[in-house]
Amino acid sequence: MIIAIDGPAASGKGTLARRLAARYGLPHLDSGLLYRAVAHHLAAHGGDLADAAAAERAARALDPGQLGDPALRTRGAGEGASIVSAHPGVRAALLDFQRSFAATAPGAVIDGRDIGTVICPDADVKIFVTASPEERARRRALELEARGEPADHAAILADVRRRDERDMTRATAPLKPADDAVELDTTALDADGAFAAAVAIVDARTAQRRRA
Ligand SMILES: Nc1ncnc2c1ncn2[C@@H]1O[C@H](COP(=O)(O)OP(=O)(O)O)[C@@H](O)[C@H]1O
Ligand SMILES: Nc1ccn([C@@H]2O[C@H](COP(=O)(O)OP(=O)(O)O)[C@@H](O)[C@H]2O)c(=O)n1
Repeated sequence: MIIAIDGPAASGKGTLARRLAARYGLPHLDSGLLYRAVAHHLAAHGGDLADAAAAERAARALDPGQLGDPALRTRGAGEGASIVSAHPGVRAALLDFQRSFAATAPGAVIDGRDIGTVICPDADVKIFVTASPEERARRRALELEARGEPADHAAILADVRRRDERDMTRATAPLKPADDAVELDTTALDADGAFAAAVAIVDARTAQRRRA
């Protein structure tokens, strides 16, 4: 089974994807880490995030073994990721890795921006997770504070809005729900409530497929 979870920054995609993966016994891929790793590599080597050719080279040389680096979770890496992810060459370079991950038995849960639209258009279940920008900024600020990173709420809200705008308006693989995605607004749900709603969506789709 392939479950695609897409949505804007700090909507809770990763948390949901991790919990769904555990529930259904599937491996999980946080695709945002791939773009964060490209941005981090470029920045660490004095590269320019706007340089499409350099970003594509970094994407082609990416070592998936390094996705656990905590430096990839910072605010700066997220901002950098949203810049390099707009380069079509970077997206093309990361496509095969994501598709192979999904194609390996027994399937996968992958979260990102274009999983249901581009990476796995035939996913068994597609969930588009949203929450208001204010709630997402509140969640991200708490997360950064818990890791000891300074968290100015107004600056984080501005980040979230800027990233949404960039991700939704880029020409290649923009952030948008797939036609057959179920939208899940988690503004008023805590993590347990969001998980319960997501499990209900997966189970309903699975039952529907069994009947078909
Ligand atoms: N429904 C929720 N309610 C409150 N906080 C949540 C919820 N879902 C996730 N979080 C918290 O919000 C932060 C961002 O969640 P995360 O899953 O990393 O989002 P994303 O992958 O969309 O960026 C994390 O600290 C997470 O624990
Ligand atoms: N499938 C994906 C995943 C992330 N991204 C880009 O990578 C950035 C960081 O993604 P992320 O999922 O790690 O970010 P958060 O939602 O966790 O803040 C996003 O703002 C997107 O620009 C993408 O373009 N496509």
